[in-house]
Amino acid sequence: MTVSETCERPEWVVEAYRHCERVVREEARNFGYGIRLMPAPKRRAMSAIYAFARGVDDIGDGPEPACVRMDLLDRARGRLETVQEVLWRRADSRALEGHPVLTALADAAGRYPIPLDAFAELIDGCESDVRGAAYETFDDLLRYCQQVAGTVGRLSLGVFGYDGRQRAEGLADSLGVAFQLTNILRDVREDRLAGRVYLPAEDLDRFGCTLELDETGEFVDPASRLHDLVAFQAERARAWYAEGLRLLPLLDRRSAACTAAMAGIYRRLLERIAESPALALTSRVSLPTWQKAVVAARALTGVER
Ligand SMILES: CC(C)=CCC/C(C)=C/CC/C(C)=C/COP(=O)(O)OP(=O)(O)O
Repeated sequence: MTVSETCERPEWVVEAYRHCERVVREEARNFGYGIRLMPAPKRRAMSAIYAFARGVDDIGDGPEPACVRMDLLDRARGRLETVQEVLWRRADSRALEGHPVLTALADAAGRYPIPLDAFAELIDGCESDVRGAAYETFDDLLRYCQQVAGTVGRLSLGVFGYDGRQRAEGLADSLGVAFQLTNILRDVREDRLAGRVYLPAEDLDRFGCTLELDETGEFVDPASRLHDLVAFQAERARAWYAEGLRLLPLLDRRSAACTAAMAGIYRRLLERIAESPALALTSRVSLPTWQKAVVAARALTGVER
């Protein structure tokens, strides 16, 4: 960070961004590779978005009883409203004191047109998780994916800047859906162990699967049916990547690099799952660090598209 950049912001704001960048370093094992490709001011803003979204997501997935998590999500909604009040100058910025993520988010939203309302949709999605929502159809699942990941795409777009507003928003939403579908396939077993099933009932029926677990935590469905189900969902996710990646030409070079790195890493994760469904159904598939670094380098040099 240059001296002039440091001087532009009060020390507590600089420290707040440092906190968010730490969250990205420690938690964003995939998306962090993309965020780090942004120029410093936009990287800080993306880190603030990530840190707030991470906090909301962690509440949704947390170990506390459902009523406690609902209460915490409600508080997150209240905090989001406080950020908006501060931005609209209806509340004093001291209301954000002691909350580095909110402080950074308010600063970022003062600099870039970040559609903060999208966070309220993300919170809605996490609330439906806590309520133990099940998805009957693929369209139902899509709505959830748009709530919890399409929103993050639209929030990121506020930092990126873009040509063609409506088209860009739709494409960012699609890319978010692609990521979430990948995430769901990667975490089928982990989610099931936590009592959550995201795959639509209509698809489970189509492949004759129940996702029931035996006493050792293994799926009781025949492996071949589960593998066909994974292959079917992977093919769907590919179509969402193809659609969402049409966003790249609407972005500047660094924002396109950031998006291409995120998509490159998550798309390779999807292909790993599709190649080895047995592995994905028994463990958490990930990419080696070196491969993620290669994808990020390719994205920065414009090779990854
Ligand atoms: C235009 C644009 C940039 C669109 C992308 C939007 C985006 C980054 C959506 C994130 C959705 C998602 C699968 C989050 C999981 O995060 P996680 O931190 O839990 O992921 P991990 O478990 O793989 O590390």
